[in-house]
Amino acid sequence: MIKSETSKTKYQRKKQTVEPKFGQRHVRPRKRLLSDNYLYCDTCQEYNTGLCPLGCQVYEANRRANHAKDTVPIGIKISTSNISHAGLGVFVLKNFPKNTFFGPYTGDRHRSAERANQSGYVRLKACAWTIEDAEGNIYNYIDARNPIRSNWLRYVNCPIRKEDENLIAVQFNGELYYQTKRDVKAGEELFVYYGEEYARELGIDVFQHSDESEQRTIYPPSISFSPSNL
Ligand SMILES: C[S@@+](CC[C@H](N)C(=O)[O-])C[C@H]1O[C@@H](n2cnc3c(N)ncnc32)[C@H](O)[C@@H]1O
Repeated sequence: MIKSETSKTKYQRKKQTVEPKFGQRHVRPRKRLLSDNYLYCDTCQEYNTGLCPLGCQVYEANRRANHAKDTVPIGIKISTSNISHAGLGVFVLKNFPKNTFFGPYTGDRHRSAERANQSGYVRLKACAWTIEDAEGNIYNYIDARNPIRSNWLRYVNCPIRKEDENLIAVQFNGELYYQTKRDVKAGEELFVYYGEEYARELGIDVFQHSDESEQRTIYPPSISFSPSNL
């Protein structure tokens, strides 16, 4: 899950230098902001310094618990994935509307790739996400290998079909959240795309991901899983 230099360069090129003022109305941009202090509401087409004040977005907090499996919010369970050989996955027991935010994704925070690598994350093929600064430099790796120091989001798998993708990863205020990109119906498994490199590693056909979701990921857009390049 740690981002490759190539993808970073690609997205750095796309960045925009304008930062919206609170409450300022924007057409959804194709380019990026230089800040992760804002969340975009695609209903109002507006940036806010938190959830949309008009109630278009919902937040489902992690439950406090001593093990990742027990941190699921009400209406969510961890069970064997629908994808064979993928291990555990996350299922919803009730409907969740589009624009529900889950998280933040927790784990051990490492400042360097070397340190993240030492943690054994790569060897175990578990998942970490990168957190970036405004220049697109990675300043943290969130390593969810240890289930005592991480939470249920570590069990979300990567979709094998585009239509199954129902979450996107969004960085906000230095934390990572999973946001529903559409209404999710009771019984569905949750899936977030890990990024091209990791998807290839898992042997998943890389589908055309995300014009839409990248635009809805405020900044940085290109957080991706890539355990192999640490
Ligand atoms: C973030 S963890 C997801 C939780 C994991 N399924 C578990 O039981 O702990 C990522 C790992 O799940 C598995 N996985 C996720 N998506 C997969 C997929 N589409 N196909 C096969 N394995 C997958 C891989 O082993 C991957 O390294």
